[in-house]
Amino acid sequence: MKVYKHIDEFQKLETAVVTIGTFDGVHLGHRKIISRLVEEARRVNGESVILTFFPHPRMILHPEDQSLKLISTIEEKRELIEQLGVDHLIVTPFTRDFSNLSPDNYIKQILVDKIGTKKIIIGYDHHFGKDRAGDFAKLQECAPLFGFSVEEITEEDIHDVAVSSTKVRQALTMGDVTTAQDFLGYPFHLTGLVIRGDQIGRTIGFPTANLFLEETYKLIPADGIYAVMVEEYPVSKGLLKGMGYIGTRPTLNGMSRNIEINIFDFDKDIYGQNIRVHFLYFLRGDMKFHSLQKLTDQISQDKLAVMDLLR
Ligand SMILES: Cc1cc2nc3c(=O)[nH]c(=O)nc-3n(C[C@H](O)[C@H](O)[C@H](O)COP(=O)(O)O)c2cc1C
Ligand SMILES: Nc1ncnc2c1ncn2[C@@H]1O[C@H](COP(=O)(O)OP(=O)(O)O)[C@@H](O)[C@H]1O
Repeated sequence: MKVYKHIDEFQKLETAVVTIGTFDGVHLGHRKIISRLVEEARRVNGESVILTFFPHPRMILHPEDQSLKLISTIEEKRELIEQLGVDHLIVTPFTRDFSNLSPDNYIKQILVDKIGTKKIIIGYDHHFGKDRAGDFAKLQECAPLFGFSVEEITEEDIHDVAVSSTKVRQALTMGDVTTAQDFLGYPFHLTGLVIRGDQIGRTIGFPTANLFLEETYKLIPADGIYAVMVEEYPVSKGLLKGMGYIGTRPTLNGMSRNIEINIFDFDKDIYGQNIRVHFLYFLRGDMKFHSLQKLTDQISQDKLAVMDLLR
């Protein structure tokens, strides 16, 4: 898959089959649209193109506002889309200029002149152009003039899947990673760098790799203990079982929110390595214990429960 960091880098295609959207999480609903895109591109001997936007306008206009959280980082989205067999991914910043294009100019300048769109596949409720004034009807109206066709993903199609990025975010915020997986079609994951913590883990028999996430906009599931699978990233040497902890370590009067992973049957130093953690089950919430011993006893119990879940 070819990736473009700006629409201006794109070389116009002969036969582009295009869809547009944010596709946060690349969930089952998105997958349905993307499979349709890839299938249609094959059928007409063309190339599939996804146009998406990053950074999100809110990130550009209000960098101090950290409330916008996304299911996938831009890199994770790229990987997920690539796995679906898409030919071209355009990730263009949603600048003021871009948002000020009228629907007509958007169609002519972006879809037709820049991309070479011959077919556009779009959700029934998709809006584009200044003030979100462009819609499916507008595309249909312009189609004969510019020689492209439009395919609508209907409301029924979308309701059939009954998935939305909002529902996935809500599930993750409650720690319900199983529901998130049902909607996504794959387990939710975090990708980051293993950094040093307080080195207390090893003293209680449960060393934990502390995960640092570069992207502050990535959604982190609710505090608690999870059954996880871990792999090295970007080159995996296979999945290892483990348990994940997200929380502020109230037992140690911790302040920062930590993401820590104890990997089973493993004793390597992995500081400075990137890992990916897949969240499979939620076990319990974060708790304050009255002693380190009580916490250690509970973690031993957690391990038994996680081993049972991941059997
Ligand atoms: C499975 C698991 C469950 C945990 N549960 C709690 C908890 O309920 N309360 C808490 O304060 N810390 C909990 N922790 C975090 C430990 O306090 C932490 O891993 C330990 O202090 C080591 O920290 P370090 O990596 O900075 O050395 C848990 C850790 C793991 C791996
Ligand atoms: N089974 C394991 N699970 C997680 N990390 C392990 C394991 N065995 C060894 N390690 C290493 O030990 C580190 C965690 O030890 P710990 O005492 O918790 O220190 P820190 O507080 O710096 O995370 C990890 O970052 C990793 O390099």
